[in-house]
Amino acid sequence: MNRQELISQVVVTAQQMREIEGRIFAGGMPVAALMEKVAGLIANRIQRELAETNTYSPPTPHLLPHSPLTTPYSPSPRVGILVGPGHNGGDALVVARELYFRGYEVSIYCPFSKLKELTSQHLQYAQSIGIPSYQSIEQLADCHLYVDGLFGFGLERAISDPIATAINQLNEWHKPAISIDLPSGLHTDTGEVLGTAVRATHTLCLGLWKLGLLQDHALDYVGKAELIDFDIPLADIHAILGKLLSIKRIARTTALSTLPLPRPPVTHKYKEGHLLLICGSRRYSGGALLTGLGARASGVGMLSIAVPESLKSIMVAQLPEALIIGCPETESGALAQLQLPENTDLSKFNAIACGPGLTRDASPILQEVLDSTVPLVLDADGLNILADMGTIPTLQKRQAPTVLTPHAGEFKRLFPNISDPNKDRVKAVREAAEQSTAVVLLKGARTAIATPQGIVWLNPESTPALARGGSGDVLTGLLGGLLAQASSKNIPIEDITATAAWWHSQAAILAAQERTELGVDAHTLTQYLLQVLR
Ligand SMILES: NC(=O)C1=CN([C@@H]2O[C@H](COP(=O)(O)OP(=O)(O)OC[C@H]3O[C@@H](n4cnc5c(N)ncnc54)[C@H](OP(=O)(O)O)[C@@H]3O)[C@@H](O)[C@H]2O)[C@@H](O)CC1
Ligand SMILES: Nc1ncnc2c1ncn2[C@@H]1O[C@H](COP(=O)(O)OP(=O)(O)O)[C@@H](O)[C@H]1O
Ligand SMILES: [K+]
Repeated sequence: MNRQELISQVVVTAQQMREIEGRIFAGGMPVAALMEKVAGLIANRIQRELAETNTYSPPTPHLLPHSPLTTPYSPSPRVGILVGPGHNGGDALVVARELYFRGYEVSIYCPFSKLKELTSQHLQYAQSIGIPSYQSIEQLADCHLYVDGLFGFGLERAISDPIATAINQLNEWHKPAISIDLPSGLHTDTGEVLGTAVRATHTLCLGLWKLGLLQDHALDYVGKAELIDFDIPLADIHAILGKLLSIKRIARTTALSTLPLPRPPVTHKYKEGHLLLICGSRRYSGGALLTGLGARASGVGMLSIAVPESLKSIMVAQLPEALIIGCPETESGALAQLQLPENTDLSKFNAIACGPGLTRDASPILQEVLDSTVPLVLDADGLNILADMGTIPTLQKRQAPTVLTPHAGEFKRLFPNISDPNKDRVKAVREAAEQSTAVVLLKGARTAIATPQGIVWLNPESTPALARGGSGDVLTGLLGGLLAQASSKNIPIEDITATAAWWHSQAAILAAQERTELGVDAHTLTQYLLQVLR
């Protein structure tokens, strides 16, 4: 793996970043020199953004504040720099100085009387060259763009007044704001808002991705996130994080390398995986169909789908290549029992995915699939039935790998005694995987996947276009299909799960680009999956 690939995967906590920084300084890098280097890169990035912006057309008000920097400036953009007491503020002051020397009109807001020494020196110099600095944010009201250097990874307690009021005022202006390292006010690890936080349009994360930026509740504040790589030596990263990263962003290259491509020229359908889907009920036939279409897009060699008998004809019509197994159904139209073709038992399959549209009436089926020794994906009602059975003791008895794919509501039902997934999703999903011995994929804006050994994958890009009924069913089919194809290969199950999550959201991103965020119904989503790979 080259440096860029590694850096794109690394995720750090505040403590880990502090330790990595400590090693760089202990190695002899002067603190001031590093700040100069980092802030120089930030200044260049901001200048590029400002230059590009000048050629843009006027803003469309309803797109603010998450549009790019769309305000045209004349004659020169005015930049407001918010300066905090630590080195985040120091970075911001170097940026202020550089932009000032490059001809921009710059003003500083710094209401602190006690600054770290280096930050204090930079403030003194900025003032001495004539950059105005103010203690009131109102003085920066006419700026076109703000640079937020109030707090970085050193923020540990809630922001109080007067800073809190200033941040709220800044947010009310709804103007472009670029946060240095992370939006001031966010907890570096959990992404929680500590009091209040800057709603940035851009976040320039320094050196390595901070964990908090990948937590769902941070996303309203982060805007477009970008990494500023300042050449942290790999040895320092490995010394603190170890050779095997325990929290990783899913990167395109690793996701693609996990796919069953290229196919060997000499193969046959059973060698390319046989997936059994168990899904649907008279009430929820669409879920079965979408799961089947997701599985189809995975390229799986052989697809069998067990559904209640009354769904068989619609399934055959939509998925003619699949073997549709019509099974006896309950009075309510749920699967009553699995009736596999003669000479077939569950061990014949390379993977099973079970749950979408089942209803809780199908509970006897679940025990049967749990007893099998085949890798199993459980979703939707499969999870609800599992929760009723008692998640942790039930899964601990299982012989083969299990992947659970809950959203936060299902997660709470499955793991009522585990910490709240809405607070710290990474902590919650890790605990769930450790206790249940399953791979757990916690759905959300930034889907998180954890293994029983404590490895976490985070999906760094997605789109709210997916917040729509049926999107999860597509993922279940896709994941099942990939697992079935990987069964003879030595790829960790969590890597395949991460690839499925990545592929699913990349398809949604592509579909949303072409059709807007309103145009990505689950059926359409299945048609974009293969375009991601072209
Ligand atoms: N790592 C690297 O390699 C590099 C790091 N760099 C930069 O350094 C940044 C980290 O700098 P940092 O450690 O000085 O912390 P930072 O976030 O500026 O703020 C901490 C200050 O705020 C204060 N404070 C805290 N909470 C508060 C509150 N609620 N209300 C009020 N005050 C509060 C706290 O003071 P305290 O009162 O706790 O003594 C402390 O003084 C990092 O994000 C990046 O931008 C780059 O320059 C170079 C490469
Ligand atoms: N705001 C969002 N941003 C990105 N992805 C989202 C968002 N909301 C939901 N998703 C994704 O959409 C899918 C929804 O799945 P799920 O809740 O199971 O829906 P359903 O059961 O209707 O199929 C998940 O993959 C989830 O990660
Ligand atoms: K900041």
